[in-house]
Order: sequence, then structure tokens, then C-alpha cells
Amino acid sequence: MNSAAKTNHVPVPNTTVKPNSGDSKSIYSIQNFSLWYGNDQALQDVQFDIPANNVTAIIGPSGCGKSTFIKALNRMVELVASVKMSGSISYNRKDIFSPKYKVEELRTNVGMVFQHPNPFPKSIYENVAYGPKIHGIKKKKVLDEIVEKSLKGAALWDEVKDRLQENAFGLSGGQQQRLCIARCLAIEPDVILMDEPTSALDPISTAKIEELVQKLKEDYSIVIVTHNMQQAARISDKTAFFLNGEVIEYSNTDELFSNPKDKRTEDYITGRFG
Ligand SMILES: Nc1ncnc2c1ncn2[C@@H]1O[C@H](COP(=O)(O)OP(=O)(O)OP(=O)(O)O)[C@@H](O)[C@H]1O
Repeated sequence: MNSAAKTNHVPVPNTTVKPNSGDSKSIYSIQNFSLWYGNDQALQDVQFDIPANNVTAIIGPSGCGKSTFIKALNRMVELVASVKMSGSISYNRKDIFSPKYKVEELRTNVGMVFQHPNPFPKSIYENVAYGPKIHGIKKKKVLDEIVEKSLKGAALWDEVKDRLQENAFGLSGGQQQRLCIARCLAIEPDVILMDEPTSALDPISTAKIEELVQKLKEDYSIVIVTHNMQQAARISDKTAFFLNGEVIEYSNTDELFSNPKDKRTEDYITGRFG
């Protein structure tokens, strides 16, 4: 780990966390991962595996560390100067914080979609072609194919195929979010991280994104932060419940919602707090 790890940190084993059931290959393995912003601890001994070609939901009340955790998975969290970490996160069995690991390689494999759609102030076409161009693809025919494939993958092609040169800001919020997903698909990642991707959207746009997430998991591993427990229950295979920076419970989604093992999980999913 290239960031200075705290030395005065005493790991507290979290006995309620279940290891991965082993029914699917793990894409990420998180071991005793802790994180501080300055002196304030935001994550404590997070430990679980994230399976490939599954949707993994991260739930928990405001401020429990969900965004911090998801931003650690692509090392975006390092952009905050005061961050210190200990423990490890492996992606495809390689420690992502090893000095040998190139962050560019990680970001090519791990795409991210944010809470608020954030298209570039460019045409719909250019938004999707941007990443491949950065990666050196110049031929128009190849770029055209990537743009079409990515927009189809994000279930947006039919709505925009006749207006590809129009500015992306002319799209609705839900369409902009699917454009951001298409932009992500264009660089052919393995993993898509989604940080509350539907919280700024209306119910119909939300339903479209949820349907899309279900389809995307055939080809991608998805980690989604959501405040919405119904959404987690509807679309995810695994759920991790975070509280005060700790993973209180991690298991198959149907199990976690129907038969929570920890009283705090039960209280949260039944709306007693949060
Ligand atoms: N850049 C930062 N600098 C300092 N502290 C931060 C920073 N980002 C987050 N924190 C703190 O870390 C803790 C976890 O925040 P985080 O945003 O990860 O929680 P969250 O569960 O995603 O919250 P929400 O659901 O409200 O988005 C909070 O106490 C927050 O104040």
C-alpha cells in the first residue's frame, strides 16, 4: 500500500461478516481495509469479496462510508490529500495499492457512474468516443462502431441514433445517466461502480437504469451504492450493510433482507433508523 498506513490502529475482527459463498469467481477481495480522512476514521476493517458478474449493493445510513468505500475500489479516494489507509484491496488478485500497480490500468478496467449525470459539454457521439480516442483509437469507422455498440449496451441507441451530433445537455436526466453508462462501456471495463446512480432521477428513468443494470451484469461486475433498500432488494445479488464505517453484514441479498443475522441490519432494513 503506497499510502502511509496508521500504526496505532488495532483491527477489530468483525465476526458477523460472511465470507464469499464461493459460488462465483471474486473480482475484488477486500482484507481488513481501514481508511482515515486526517484523524477521522471513515472505514474500519472492511472485509469481503465481490463476486464477478453479480450486482453487489452497498447500503447503509448517510455518512457510514459507502461512497468512500466505492471510491477506494478505483483509487479515486486517493485524490483527497489527507487520506490514509491500511489493509488491502485486490482486484483480480493484484493489490491495487501496490507501487507496481498502475492506476491508469485500474481505471481502464473499472468504470464509474456518479450520482448526478455528468456528461461532457460535447455531442452525444463525442461523449462516448472520448475514452476510446484517449486510448488511441482514431479510425472513424471503428469509433462509429464503438459508439453504436456502447449506446446499444446502455439502452439509449434507439432514442439518440438520429441526433448523435447534438449536445448531450439536450438529453433528459435519465438519458444523460444512460449516456454516462455508455461512456463507461466504451472503454470496455470489467467492473462498473455506481454511486447512487438513480437518486437524481424520476421513477421511470430509475426503472430503466435498474433494468439496464440487470442486463449489464451478464457482461460486467457491478457495485452499486444505494440509499434505496427496495432498489437493493430488487436488483442486487449480494448486499453489504455498512454502519459507522464497518460492514455489519454481507450476504446474499434475499437472505440479508429476509433473514438478517444482526439486530442492527434488521433495525436498518425495517426503517428503525437511517
Ligand atoms: N473528502 C473528505 N474529507 C473529509 N472527510 C470526508 C470526506 N469525504 C467523506 N468524509 C467523511 O467520511 C465519512 C463517510 O462519508 P461517505 O461520503 O463515504 O459516506 P456515505 O455513506 O457515502 O454518505 P451519504 O450516503 O450521505 O453519501 C463521513 O463522516 C464524511 O464526513
